[in-house]
Amino acid sequence: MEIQFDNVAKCYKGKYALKDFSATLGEGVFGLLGENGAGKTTLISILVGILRADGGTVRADGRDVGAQGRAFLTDLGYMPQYPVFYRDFTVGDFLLYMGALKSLSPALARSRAAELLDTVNLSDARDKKIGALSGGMRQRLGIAQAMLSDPKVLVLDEPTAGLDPGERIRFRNLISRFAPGRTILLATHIVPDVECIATEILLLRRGKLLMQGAPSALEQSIAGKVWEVTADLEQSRRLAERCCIGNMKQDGALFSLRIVSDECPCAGARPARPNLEDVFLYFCQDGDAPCA
Ligand SMILES: Nc1ncnc2c1ncn2[C@@H]1O[C@H](COP(=O)(O)OP(=O)(O)OP(=O)(O)O)[C@@H](O)[C@H]1O
Repeated sequence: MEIQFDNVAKCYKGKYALKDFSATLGEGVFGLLGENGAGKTTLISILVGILRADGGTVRADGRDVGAQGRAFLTDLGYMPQYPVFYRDFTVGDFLLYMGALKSLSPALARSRAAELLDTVNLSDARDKKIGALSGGMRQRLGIAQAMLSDPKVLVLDEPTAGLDPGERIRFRNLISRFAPGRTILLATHIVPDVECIATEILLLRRGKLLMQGAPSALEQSIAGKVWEVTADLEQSRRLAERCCIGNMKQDGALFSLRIVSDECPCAGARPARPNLEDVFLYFCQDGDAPCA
């Protein structure tokens, strides 16, 4: 399915949360990156029909998603940033309930629920009440309910927040396996979670789309602007005052610094290969201010 946003805008109290947002998402995994308040949840809420845009259109395979109504929602799986659950439901009953809301037959809902609980590593918790789950377990249940109807379009808002490293890896593998033939939009602040699985990244800043492209293309766009420096404490402090520091690691009396800068930051700085976190820092820092 092809999702097409054309000049989508949303205002809150006269201030744009989203402005002239245009992008096309085909099949694949699309990582939506942006700092806090960039407009990610606003964009997602418009796509899934929770919010009405103040301008522009959102189309799925050429047809307005609002006008399609139920036909589009049937193809959609969605996990909100802060999922709210009925605490007294058991995990298994909750998925059957969601299956009924999505018009799955009871038999299909049961088999999909069992399969997905296994996939998200929650089979042992099937009879537990949701109120007794940990935050990470609830997050995984949110992912499972979004995938229940085998949707063609899967929209996940901060799906890996609260997951431990093992579960995050499991999640990435799950998304990669699920992706063929589907459109997956995944909003996150956790850059490594999309870096290795995203077909394309959409970089959003202050409600505007700054860039869209393959992770490697975005990284290439800042080639020559990432540096590694080994410095003592005093020099590190001086660099941190005037440069954007991506990472600082102490090694005995010295520090290894990763710096994102148009110019060579100091004598002895070594060029480094950019990664997506560098791209985020380069484009999402304020003006010339250091982002350390
Ligand atoms: N209901 C609302 N009323 C007023 N302003 C709002 C409302 N919802 C969002 N905003 C504002 O719109 C902008 C975009 O918010 P949004 O939640 O879409 O950002 P986000 O990228 O999802 O942020 P985060 O990463 O922190 O979740 C922010 O400035 C936010 O304060």
